[in-house]
This record gives sequence, structure tokens and C-alpha cells, in this order.
Amino acid sequence: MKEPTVPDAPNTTLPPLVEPAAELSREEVERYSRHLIIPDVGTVGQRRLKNAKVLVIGAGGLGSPALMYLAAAGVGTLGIVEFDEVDTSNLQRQIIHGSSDVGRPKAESARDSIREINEFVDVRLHEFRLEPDNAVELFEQYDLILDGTDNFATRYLVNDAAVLAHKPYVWGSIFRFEGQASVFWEDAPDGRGLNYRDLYPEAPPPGMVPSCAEGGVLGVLCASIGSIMVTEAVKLITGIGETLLGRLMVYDALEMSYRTIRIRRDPEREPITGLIDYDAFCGVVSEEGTEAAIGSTITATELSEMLSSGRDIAVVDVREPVEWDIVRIPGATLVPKDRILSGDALAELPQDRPITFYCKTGIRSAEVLAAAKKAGFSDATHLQGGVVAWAKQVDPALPVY
Ligand SMILES: Nc1ncnc2c1ncn2[C@@H]1O[C@H](COP(=O)(O)OP(=O)(O)OP(=O)(O)O)[C@@H](O)[C@H]1O
Repeated sequence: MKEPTVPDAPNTTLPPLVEPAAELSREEVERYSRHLIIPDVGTVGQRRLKNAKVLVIGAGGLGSPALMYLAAAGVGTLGIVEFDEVDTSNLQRQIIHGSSDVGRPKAESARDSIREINEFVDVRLHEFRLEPDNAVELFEQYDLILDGTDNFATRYLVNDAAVLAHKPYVWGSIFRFEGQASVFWEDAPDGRGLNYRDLYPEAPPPGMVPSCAEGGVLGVLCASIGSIMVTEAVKLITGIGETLLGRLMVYDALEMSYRTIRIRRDPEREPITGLIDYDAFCGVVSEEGTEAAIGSTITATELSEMLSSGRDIAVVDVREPVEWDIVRIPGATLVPKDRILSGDALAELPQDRPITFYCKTGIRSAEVLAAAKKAGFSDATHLQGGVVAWAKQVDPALPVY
């Protein structure tokens, strides 16, 4: 990935994105009074918010606080694209959902919370996965897009679809204690025509940048970055302040520092003329594809049966010690992935009996298996679905994280 290195860009003030709605009702005046008395916002700014249609992709870590603040701010129409259901492990950060929502569609749970926050918002649910065949048409129905997703394939799709639909979008990302945010708009009146591909021309190789599911995230970081994204949305809609267009904001919660870095147009970037296969672009390989490439998987039930029948198999956990502390397969040995991939721990692996590697969901163990096979461990397998599958299929009393 190309690292942006140039310091702060000139600031960018843009004209308002949305025309003002005709009027505010008496209830709306009371509700939004703390906005109305800010001279930069005023009644006209609030009427612009009322007229605005904002599409939020993902009602997860970033989408949760973003939707709540957009609703409270009085954005008149909020679209939610989300296909997933609320999981217990979401509740630590996805504050638009509550304990009683576990198992419900996230889009519906988010809509119910928004109704509770602000009954004046028209919520439109798009309960499907954003894909190349639905993205542009959907984006065209909104003024502004907010990308709260967690995977590179969707991020490039959102970027390219926003370019084709001629829409601005606010982007954010989070990992552990660090977050980033920016605004991209190829047709922006500033004329610089920047998009996400100017910042990150290529997706990182699969597995190089761990997801929050693999590496974790501080729950409140979602609020820090989600609220910055909403701040940018409000500024774009009302035409106030200097937006993050052309700048990347980087927030470090441990240092408690914010800095912005200028984004320049990549002179080698090809124009975006259509949507592509984003999984292929990002090197995402399906589970079947991974198996075809490396062979040798074993299911949790098969492994459990083999161990119960007394087969002498070395079960090697390739996760990090913090994950080992949460849950593990009885009898396993911990040898973290990086130590095997660097070659340091190859000597610790048994040569005289079959090995089964496992991780959380099967991604890291597949990588380790490929390396181990190259190093001559021919009688090796990896556990399909990892310790999560083990907990679900073999020992439901174990926690899933
Ligand atoms: N292409 C897509 N279309 C619609 N929603 C998407 C798409 N890609 C991701 N999402 C949604 O974006 C949200 C991102 O939220 P978050 O990063 O907190 O991930 P999560 O999947 O809920 O959590 P975790 O991966 O840690 O289990 C998720 O709810 C996910 O379902």
C-alpha cells in the first residue's frame, strides 16, 4: 500500500450539497433548537439536513454511532444497507443494537433505535449485501454515502460506485486503537477529482491487514471515528467548515492525537469506467478455492472423533496468546502463526505424527498449513472454521469470540 506522506493540504470549503426543505414544524424547531442558534447552521442549515438523503453502508461498528447521530441531527432520510444479524460479540461497540436484538436483522434493529431517537426520520432498509449489480442504482437515490463497512472488497466497490453515481462519500476505518477518516468525491467542485484509489491504489494482500474480528478493536473507537464521519456529513450537507476532502485524518487513541495528511491524485490511476469483481481485485479466495490450493482440511467433528478414538495427532493452535486465554481445544499446543511463518518455530513442530493446525476461523491456519507443507510437513491438515467451529460443533459450552 502506498503511504501518504505529504503534510496538511489546503482546506476545502464546499457549497452546500442539499437544498433547504420548505420549513420546519414547531416540534422540529424545539427539537433542533441547539442547532438553530449556531450561526453557521441556523434554520437554513437545519432545513438542508431535513431535506438530505444519506445512505449508510453497514450498521456495525461505525454505522451504529453514525446512524444514531445522523438521526438525532435531523437528517430527513436515512438508508441502511446491511445483510447481517446482531451477534453477541457486536454489543461491545455497535451501540445501536441492544441485548434483546441478538439474532435480529441489524437493519431492523437499527431502524427501531432510530425511531426511538427521532420519529421525524424516514428510514429506508436495504436488507442485502452491497454488490456491483446493485450499488450504482442505489447510490443514485441518495445525496451522500457513508461507508461503515469492514472489508476491502466493499470499500473499493463503494468508491467506484460513488464515482460512477457522481456522489460524495465519507469513509472511515478502525483497528484496535487507531482510526482513519476521509471524504472522497471525484466530481467535487474543488476540481481535484480525488477518490479512495488515490490513497490506497491497491488492496493489501489477503491476511496482511487483520480485520477487527481477527485483531480486535476498542469499542469506543467506533464512536470517535463514527462521530467524525457524521461531522463531515453535516458539513457537506450544510456547506459549512472545511471538509476532509483531499485529506486523511488519522486518530491514535493511545497517544490521543489527531493528524491530517494530504492526499494527492495518483498520476498512474486509471479512470473508473465500470465496476469489477472486487473479491478477485482484493485477492479474496473462497473457502473452496483455498482448499483447492492447499488441500487437507478437517472438520471439527472429524478431529474430535479422531482424538476420541485415540489417534495420535498433534493439535497446534496458531493464534495469539490473548486468544488462547479466551478458549482453546483441549490438548492443543500454542505456536503463534508469525513464529511458524518466520521459520523460528518450525523445529518445535512434531515430525513423527500428523499435525492439525487451527486458529479462530480457519484463515490463519490455512496460511500456516501452506507454509508447513512447503517446509516438508506433508502429513498436516488444518481445522475448517477454527476454534469457533469446534465450539459450535463439538463443545457448545465453550465461548465464541
Ligand atoms: N457489502 C456489504 N453490504 C452490506 N453490509 C456490509 C457489507 N460489507 C460489510 N457489511 C456490514 O458492515 C458492518 C461492519 O461492521 P463491523 O466492522 O463492526 O463488523 P461486524 O461484522 O459486525 O463485526 P466482526 O467482523 O468483528 O464480527 C457489518 O455489520 C457488516 O455486515
